[in-house]
Amino acid sequence: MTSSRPSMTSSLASDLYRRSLKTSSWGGPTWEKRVKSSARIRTRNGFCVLVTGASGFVGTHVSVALKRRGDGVLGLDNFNDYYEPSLKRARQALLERSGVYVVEGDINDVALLKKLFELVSFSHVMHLAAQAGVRYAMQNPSSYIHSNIAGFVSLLEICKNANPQPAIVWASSSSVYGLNTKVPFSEKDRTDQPASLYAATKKAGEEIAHTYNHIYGLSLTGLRFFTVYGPWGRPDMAYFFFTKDILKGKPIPIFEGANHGTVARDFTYIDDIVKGCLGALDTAEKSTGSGGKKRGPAQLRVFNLGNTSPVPVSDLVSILERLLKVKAKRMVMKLPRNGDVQFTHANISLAKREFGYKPTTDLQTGLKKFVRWYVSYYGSSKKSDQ
Ligand SMILES: NC(=O)c1ccc[n+]([C@@H]2O[C@H](COP(=O)([O-])OP(=O)(O)OC[C@H]3O[C@@H](n4cnc5c(N)ncnc54)[C@H](O)[C@@H]3O)[C@@H](O)[C@H]2O)c1
Ligand SMILES: O=C(O)[C@H]1O[C@H](OP(=O)(O)OP(=O)(O)OC[C@H]2O[C@@H](n3ccc(=O)[nH]c3=O)[C@H](O)[C@@H]2O)[C@H](O)[C@@H](O)[C@H]1O
Repeated sequence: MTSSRPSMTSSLASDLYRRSLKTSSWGGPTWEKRVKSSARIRTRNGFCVLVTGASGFVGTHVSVALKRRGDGVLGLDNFNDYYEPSLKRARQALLERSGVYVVEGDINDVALLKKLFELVSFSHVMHLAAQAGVRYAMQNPSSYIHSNIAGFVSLLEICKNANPQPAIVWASSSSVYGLNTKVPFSEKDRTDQPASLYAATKKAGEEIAHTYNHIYGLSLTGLRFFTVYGPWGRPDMAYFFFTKDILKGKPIPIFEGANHGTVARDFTYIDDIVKGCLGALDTAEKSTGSGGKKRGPAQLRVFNLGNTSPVPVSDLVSILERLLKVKAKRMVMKLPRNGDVQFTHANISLAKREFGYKPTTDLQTGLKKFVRWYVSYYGSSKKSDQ
């Protein structure tokens, strides 16, 4: 059915990884009925959205928000085990309860994508499926090429041939700013010095988006999310595994820059990101082509979605200590050359102007909500196995 999370680097390992990504069976009248009924539109805005990566962290929150306001929503996810699949299944159960059906399959499965577009006339695609994580790219580079480059192209090929073509909003990343030192990061700043293969694939995605917009008239909006956190989050991210390890009494590695320089992130709460995603969808213009032919110029946009308030990682740990009422065993170490950058800070004026994006949750408030969820999900003694 899905992928494994191989910690291997050889090309043989990459081949095995690719073969392990074969998806589960799909099709049949019951399956088709579920697809169509999940995609049914209940409001007059006419939105019918295919959400890729729907059982992921951001995908779950965005899908629920879209469904809640009455849009037709269909999810797609390959449920790979980059991190604990049981968490993805739990999110899927939450989605089911909200009326969102998640098709199990890979964005590289062209036959599946064709079938979905035959069954449903999508007005929009919210493309969130990707291999995330900056550091894991050193362990399994091919997974980034598979999902973030090949998978994106496979999806765009289907969208370009669709009639009508959907408008596409997709997740880029703050990591495209790479070694850029000019802060806050503005969309006009240089993005040609990626520090990780993950960042390079997201940057490649932005260039690929340009091509499909230019040749085929696809409407494309890239969103550069800045370190998103919150309930139902990703166990591979620092705030999540710090929580687990602090509770376990395990030491946590805290990176610092050269000469004790601060390492900081513009941590952004999930509800703010969801509002940004909906704002981008609501202001996305229609694609101008059909059946693979461009009929006029189409919209091409990119926006930062951050919090505009960077916090040092050591302060994040202090907040967690207070919320968990446990002292962390801090292991301060030099920032390794592992894909991490030292600092991120978003300039969000473009998103504010275009769709009124205005983050409202500070790190203390957001982490309180995360910790409450974490304890209710795992208990304060049973920890995730990531
Ligand atoms: N969370 C963040 O801090 C952050 C920051 C910047 C950008 N992003 C981007 O936002 C998007 C969502 O991130 P997230 O944090 O929810 O990550 P996530 O890993 O929780 O979600 C991604 C989902 O996509 C699925 N997926 C991966 N490859 C797939 C494929 N080939 N076919 C079908 N499904 C596939 C995974 O199973 C997963 O459920 C990603 O594109 C990520 O790169 C996230
Ligand atoms: O905005 C993005 O575009 C990216 O956001 C996220 O990456 P990052 O900002 O790197 O988040 P995360 O790994 O949680 O590390 C947070 C902080 O903890 C520090 N960190 C990390 C690990 C550790 O052991 N010690 C440590 O100090 C580390 O140095 C960093 O300062 C997404 O994972 C990624 O998919 C990508 O999309």
